[in-house]
Amino acid sequence: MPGTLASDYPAWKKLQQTYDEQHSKLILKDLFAQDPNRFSKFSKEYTSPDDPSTTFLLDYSKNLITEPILKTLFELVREAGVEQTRDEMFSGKHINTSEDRAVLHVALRNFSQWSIQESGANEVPNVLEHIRTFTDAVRSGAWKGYTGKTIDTIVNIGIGGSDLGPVMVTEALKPYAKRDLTAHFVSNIDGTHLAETLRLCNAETTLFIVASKTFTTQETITNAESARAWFLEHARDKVHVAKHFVALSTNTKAVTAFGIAEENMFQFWDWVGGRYSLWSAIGLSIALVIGYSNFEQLLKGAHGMDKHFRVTPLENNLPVLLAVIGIWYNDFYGSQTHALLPYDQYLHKFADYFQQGDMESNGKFVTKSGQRVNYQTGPIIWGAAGTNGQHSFYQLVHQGTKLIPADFLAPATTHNPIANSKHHRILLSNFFAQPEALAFGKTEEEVRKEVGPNATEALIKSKVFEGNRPSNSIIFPLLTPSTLGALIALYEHKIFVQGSVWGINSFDQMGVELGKVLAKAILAQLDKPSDVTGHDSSTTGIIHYYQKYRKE
Ligand SMILES: O=P(O)(O)OC[C@H]1O[C@](O)(CO)[C@@H](O)[C@@H]1O
Repeated sequence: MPGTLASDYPAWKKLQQTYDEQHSKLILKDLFAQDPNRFSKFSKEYTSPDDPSTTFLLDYSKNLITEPILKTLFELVREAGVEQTRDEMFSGKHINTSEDRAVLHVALRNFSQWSIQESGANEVPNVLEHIRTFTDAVRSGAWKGYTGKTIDTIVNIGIGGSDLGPVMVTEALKPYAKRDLTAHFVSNIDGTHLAETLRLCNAETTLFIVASKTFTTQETITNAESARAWFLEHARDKVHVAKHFVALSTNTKAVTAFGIAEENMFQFWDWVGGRYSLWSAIGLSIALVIGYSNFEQLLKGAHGMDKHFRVTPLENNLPVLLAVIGIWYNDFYGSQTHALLPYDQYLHKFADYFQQGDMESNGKFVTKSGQRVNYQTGPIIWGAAGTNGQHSFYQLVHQGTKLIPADFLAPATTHNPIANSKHHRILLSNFFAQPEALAFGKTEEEVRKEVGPNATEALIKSKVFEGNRPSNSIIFPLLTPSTLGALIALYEHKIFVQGSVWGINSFDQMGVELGKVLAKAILAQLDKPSDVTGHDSSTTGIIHYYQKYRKE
């Protein structure tokens, strides 16, 4: 309940006691041996209520949980009033209290016409229609550049949520892409990012998409201004900007001041959080790359998960399951991180995307009512596509001193069945093997048998895998737009449930402000050493070093 620390809930105390008494006895090998039905008890198949082909299996049996532990975790969710907060989110209540905003990414994919009382929520279909007509015009070649040529390159200029979602999804859905339309994404203020991208562009056939909710973000506006200057070096006349620059924003005034015509602005609303915005106008680059109907499928897949999340009892509710299992490790086992490990090259940006999605949402130490928490909140999210990770950081995951819960994700079928799907079978054999190895390890006895009588004790010890390292496995038939939509929404709602239990506001991002303010002050001091005032000796020292060596 608002105003309560999660650690005050009776279920939290019960979980702490359970952990203290039982954790040394929670051994996956034993749990599986004791219960032949463990897999069927602790796995669930999701099928979209709208589309039977959007389906996946979540196997959570390789977790350090029992039925009573799960029951207590669900009690915690109930005591925290998560179902009520969820309903408030869907109804448009201003649950982002610090900014007094609704949280309505679900309204961007509301194909059920749920009634949502918030200004702008009924304008979503108009913006989708705008996206559809524009993407059709560009993709068909009807939209022409300033010399009458069709557009063959798009450059999305945005950062954070105005970049990561479009990047992740366009990578993930490459099999659906229009291959003769190249998409680039420029985010970093480092001029190298823009300069290297512009080297690949022809001004006559490039469309710049300036994606910024606020249209005040320093990186995006600076990159957009430099892109416009580059474009004008070629096009010469400002009138041509209209054919080559569009904006995705909530800030009409700033967009028109930049020189982008209002009809080339794709609107969204303050109730769309940056890290939840790929479903909005921010998804324009996605729609351009994969086509509007595939973009709509992505939204529909997410809406199916919204329906599931909204009505399914906690015990069968997949985002809730992922959330409570995460809380068990984060708050009772003391795990600091959570790994996302997709065995699908197309999902190679999935962990990067949810790094912002999760860490900007739940990286907070103060509750909504202003109390300092006395427990851990959001985990550090990280990961890489399999099998690359296996040859880099999995050593630590298997034999390091830290407990690293992980989600493994994979498609049963590949879009690229080269060599008669030999690659995919090898990939999937790794996807199946890694969670097994993590869970069950290899005993000293097994190692001894393997290495023979002459092996040293040190060698034997180094080959032991303790096991008992938990993971979830998610497997789906094929990575389609709709399945991807469902998976993204699954994690969005997981983040929501965890934030609600911890009592924090998952929808503001005050933590990114201080650095921005300091950088602005420092920018004004960079010219002369005598201007560098008001800092500690370390900051002053490194700025002085820069001033000694800079060439420009
Ligand atoms: O879309 P904008 O307003 O440029 O903001 C970009 C990003 O900056 C942040 O506000 C802070 O990093 C993110 O939440 C957001 O996704």
